[in-house]
Amino acid sequence: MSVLDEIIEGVRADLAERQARVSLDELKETAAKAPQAKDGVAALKGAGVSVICEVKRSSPSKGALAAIADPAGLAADYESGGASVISVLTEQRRFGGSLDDLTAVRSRVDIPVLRKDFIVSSYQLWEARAHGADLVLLIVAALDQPALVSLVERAESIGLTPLVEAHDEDEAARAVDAGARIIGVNARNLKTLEVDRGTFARVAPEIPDHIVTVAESGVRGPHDLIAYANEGADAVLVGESLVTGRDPRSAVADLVAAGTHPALRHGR
Ligand SMILES: O=P(O)(O)OC[C@@H](O)[C@@H](O)c1c[nH]c2ccccc12
Repeated sequence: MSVLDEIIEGVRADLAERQARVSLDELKETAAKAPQAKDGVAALKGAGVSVICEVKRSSPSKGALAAIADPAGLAADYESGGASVISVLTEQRRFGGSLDDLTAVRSRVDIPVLRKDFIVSSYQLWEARAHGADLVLLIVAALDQPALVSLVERAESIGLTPLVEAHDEDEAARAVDAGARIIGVNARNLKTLEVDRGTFARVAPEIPDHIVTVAESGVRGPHDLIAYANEGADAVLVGESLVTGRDPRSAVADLVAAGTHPALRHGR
C-alpha cells in the first residue's frame, strides 16, 4: 500500500467517526450561518507571485516540524507578512492538524483560507464551509475521475474554490477536464514522498493560461519562488521552510518582495 493509500485509510476512519457524531443536516445549518466564502481565484491573481502560507505541524516525510501552539497567531504573522491565502492542514494522524485549527485561523485573518486535507466525500466539503474555509484541496491521485468531477462541482456549488492538485501531466489533464480554475502542481510525489523541483516545469505546459497555477512544496526561500515564477507559476504554496524558520512574518515578506520584483517575469 502506498503512503497516500495509508493516509486515506486513516482519513476515512476519522471521517466515519465525525459523520456518526455530526449529521450532514447539522453541518449544512452551520455552513449556512458561516460568513460568505471569499474569492480564492481573485486572491491569487493579484500583482506578482502570490504566496500561500501553510500551518503545518508535521509531515509523513519529516515527522514533527513545529509544535505551533497558536495556529491563529502564526496565520496572523503570515497575513502581516503579505500572504495571499492561508493553508491549514486539517489531517490529524500524519500532519497533526484539526478542524479546530481551521476555525481558529478563520477567526483571526481576513484573507481566504484553504482547508488542506485528503477529501474523498462531499461531507468534508460541508465541514470545510462550516468551519469557514474559502478554498479546498482536491488531490487528483486520491480520486477517480467521476469522483473528482463531482467534488469540483459540489465545492463550487457551495461557494468553495477547489485547488486541484496534480503530480504529473496526466493528472494535470484530468484536473483541467474536471473544470479546475486553480491547479496546484505538487513537487512532492505522494507515493514516494520525494521532492522533485523539476515537476512544475514538466507539468505546467499541460495547463491552459487562464487557469491559475500554484507550485507546491520544496520552496526554501526567494530563489525557489523566482525559479517557479520564471517557469510560469502564478503562486507558490510554502509550509516547512516557514514553520521551521525563526521569523515567519519576515520570511513571508521576503518571498512576497521577490514575487513582486519588477524584473521578475511570471505568468504564462
Ligand atoms: O512543506 P512544503 O515542502 O513547503 O510543502 C507545502 C505543501 O505543498 C505540502 O504540505 C502539500 C502539498 N500537497 C499536499 C497534500 C497533502 C498534504 C500536504 C501537502
